[in-house]
Amino acid sequence: MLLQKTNFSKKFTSFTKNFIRFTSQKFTPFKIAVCQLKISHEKKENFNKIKKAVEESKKNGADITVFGESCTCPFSRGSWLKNAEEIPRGETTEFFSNLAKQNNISIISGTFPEKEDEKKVYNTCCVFDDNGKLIAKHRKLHLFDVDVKQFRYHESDLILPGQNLTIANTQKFGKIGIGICYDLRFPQIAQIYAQHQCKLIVYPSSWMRPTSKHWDLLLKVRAIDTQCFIVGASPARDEKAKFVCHAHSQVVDPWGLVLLELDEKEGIGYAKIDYNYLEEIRQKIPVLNQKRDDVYCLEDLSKKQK
Ligand SMILES: NC(=O)CCC(=O)C(=O)O
Repeated sequence: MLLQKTNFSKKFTSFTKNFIRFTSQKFTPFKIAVCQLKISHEKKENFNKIKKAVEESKKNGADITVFGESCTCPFSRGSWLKNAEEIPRGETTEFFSNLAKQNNISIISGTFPEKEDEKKVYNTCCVFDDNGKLIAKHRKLHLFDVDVKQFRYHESDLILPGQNLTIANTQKFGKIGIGICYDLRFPQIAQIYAQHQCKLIVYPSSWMRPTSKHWDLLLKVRAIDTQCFIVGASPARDEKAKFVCHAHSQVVDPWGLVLLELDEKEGIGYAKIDYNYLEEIRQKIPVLNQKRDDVYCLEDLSKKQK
């Protein structure tokens, strides 16, 4: 019994120490570049644009760059099947990895089609550190199957849903939570990322125009209810494309204020991410510590009230 107690107390102490070390870890403020590019049908052309954008971001002092959903080929069935490739064996993984290493910059790749078989793919985002190492891979979890104002889209005809939440554990930026576009509508993911000490959540996206107001609101709401920095990175709008996106990439701070918003055109925007500011907000309004997980359930209500 005594032995058990000692073990428990040792375990508890080391857990507490780790927890304190982890939560009090200091990060230097850093610069994020959000690259909003017009997508061509030619993968090579997209690679060239992405390369130039990474080089420009680096020149302008960015520490990490982010791209939008479907950034290496247009969002269409034919194009996605044609361009699907394995990760990490495919040329796109190699391309981003080399780019990160050569420019000594971290990259959140946006998304591209990951091959499962001849008929099905995943909608996948990869995170590379500044040595070019692939440190995380997120497959879109919630598929965009909707019918809004003559706009019918059925992503699950082609795409398989991912099965895991993804946190990229980085040296310079701490833990980064990843979601893809429609995943933004599901607050559970962002809540779990915040509970696991993420301070930054990135959503490579290609949001549709009829729900553009939701895009603006959801980015702010996710920032406020997780007290994280939220990045929504989109391709530029192409009126001739099959899927015409809203664009308007944004970075929102943990208070819900927009630090950066692009318009519909191509461009690169920069935002400073300062976790000291985030900690101030988390101290002022400590919702993450005040959660009542013990009551967020109706099952036991009748028993409790007896
Ligand atoms: N690519 C997407 O998942 C689009 C999501 C979207 O536009 C929405 O309204 O939700």
